[in-house]
Amino acid sequence: MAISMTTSTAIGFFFPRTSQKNLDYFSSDHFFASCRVGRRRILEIQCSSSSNNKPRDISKLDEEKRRAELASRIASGEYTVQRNNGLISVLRNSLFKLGLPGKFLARVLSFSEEEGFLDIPQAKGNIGAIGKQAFFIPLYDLFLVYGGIFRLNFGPKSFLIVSDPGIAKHILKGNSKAYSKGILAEILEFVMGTGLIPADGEIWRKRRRVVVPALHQKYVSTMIGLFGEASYRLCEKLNDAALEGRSVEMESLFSRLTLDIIGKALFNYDFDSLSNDTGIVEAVYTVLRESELRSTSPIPTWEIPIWKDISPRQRKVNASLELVNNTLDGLIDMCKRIVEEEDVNFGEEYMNEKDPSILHFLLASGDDVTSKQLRDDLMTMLIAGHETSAAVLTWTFYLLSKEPSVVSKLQDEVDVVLGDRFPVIDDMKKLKYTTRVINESLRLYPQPPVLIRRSLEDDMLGMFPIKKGEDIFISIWNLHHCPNNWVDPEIFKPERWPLDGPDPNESNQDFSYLPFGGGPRKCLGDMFATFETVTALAMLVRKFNFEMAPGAPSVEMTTGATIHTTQGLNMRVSQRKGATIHPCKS
Ligand code: HEM
Repeated sequence: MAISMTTSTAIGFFFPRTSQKNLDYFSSDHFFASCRVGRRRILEIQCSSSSNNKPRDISKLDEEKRRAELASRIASGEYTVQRNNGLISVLRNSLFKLGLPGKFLARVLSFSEEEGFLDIPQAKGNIGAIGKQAFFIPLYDLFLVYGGIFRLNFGPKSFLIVSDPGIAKHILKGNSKAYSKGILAEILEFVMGTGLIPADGEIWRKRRRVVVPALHQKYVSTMIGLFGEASYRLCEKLNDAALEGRSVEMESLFSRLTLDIIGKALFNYDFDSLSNDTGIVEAVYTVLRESELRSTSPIPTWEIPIWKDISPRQRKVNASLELVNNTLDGLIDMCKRIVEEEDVNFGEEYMNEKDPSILHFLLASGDDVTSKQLRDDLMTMLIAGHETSAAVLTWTFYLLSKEPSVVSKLQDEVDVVLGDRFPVIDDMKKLKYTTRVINESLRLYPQPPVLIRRSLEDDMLGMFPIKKGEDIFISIWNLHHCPNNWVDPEIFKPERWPLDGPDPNESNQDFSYLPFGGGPRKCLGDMFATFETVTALAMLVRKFNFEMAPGAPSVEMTTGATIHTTQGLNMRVSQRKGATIHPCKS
């Protein structure tokens, strides 16, 4: 499923409801020396809106040119104003080095704000005007100029953009209690309620404690069988296309593959979306698209009293949400009845062989929770664990289409480790190169590209005091593409991660690499998702060769919650000679 939207709408949603503050610029040690535009300045970018009138499919060359022009105009100081704040900077830096707590420092130093001395670099303007591209791309250009933390103002709205590993670590881990999900929780409330992603405070703490044990080792091992079966069904579909010489749109197939997997894994429900398009499957996609649309829409039309009841789109959304909710309620009730009749002997790695789902685990554990909260958690995981994995597979296959040498190495490994059988848990340790391909794909295309937070109290971010109520974007995209953090950051090079080294994660990469977030709110499906994508990748490249379909539109990015393609990933598939996979052979 490709969800297409313009950058200006994408930006629009991400920047609602905050007050504007004008702050001074102070160049930080985290910034690139080569990109510095100077100390003690107020920066204002006034991006021309004329590019809004350009046609949507501007050539890549034009895009590059415009970005380069903008960067050099900013760097030349065209939009900057000199300002002196030397003494305050020296004072702040000295206090910071003494290791005083962030909240205290923020209070002590906040007096400078009234005098205009607070000096987070400031970018001002409509980044949508920079080009018709996914919103996180212009944020990268601005990062190269303004550094690891800067403020972006949109009229009355203001956001802090964080691309510095140390600051990201502070927000996500060191002082995570001082940050909430902010606007994300407000927007996702209609579909996720108080599920794990939007929830904060005590509700989140309680639910996280209950849900995490459900994804224990034995459960994830069992899931590998499920990943294999679903991937095999996709292979059968691709077989037909290969025989008929038809090209296939892989993004939508990956979306269906991961929907089928997550439905079974969460509540033992077979969406069968690889062969079925209507009813509940259509309802799930309507709800998913709506949550992405709300995440990127400038005007919350869904909140307008009469409109929300008469608009055909909203009526469809409401009906779909009702169908999905009723289906989940039905599954919860049914599972409750089964568990009541079961002779449950609940232990740490409890699993019902017939129904190893997370729902069954939670009910058998005696999880004392309302059906509504359980539904919110399941819905959250349905969304969190579906489009993310699908997007990882989509961009992995896109990257592979440009690197035949990586594909050869991948196929060599899969032929040796798996041959013609399905993967099992022990293979996950052996499929090292396959795992590195996924690690590297997640570096180049992080899903989601940006994490959202709001400060719940005054704090210090690096050298800068911030106030309670700041909306913050941690740009994983910037962290993963930053030339300070990576050699040849734009090159797809699975070899950058040694095969005999540990799997890369936020801890061993010191928050320069955040594919699953970090700190207490780190993704709880990281192992599940890694094994899922490794299994699918291994089985697909074992059986087929993939190439871009002749005449396929060029693959461009657009963004919802994850990075989508603008026009799908159209590929031609051919069977590898002699490379079979036998069903049920593991
Ligand atoms: C490759 C696939 C996946 C990626 C890239 C991914 C990425 C992430 C990231 C970056 C976060 C942190 C969000 C934040 O800090 O704001 C997160 C949170 C979360 N993910 Fe995943 N995820 C994936 C798959 C899954 C799966 C399969 C599940 C469920 C089985 C899942 C469930 C969750 C949940 C419940 C949270 C919220 C955790 C909390 O706030 O306590 N994810 N994910």
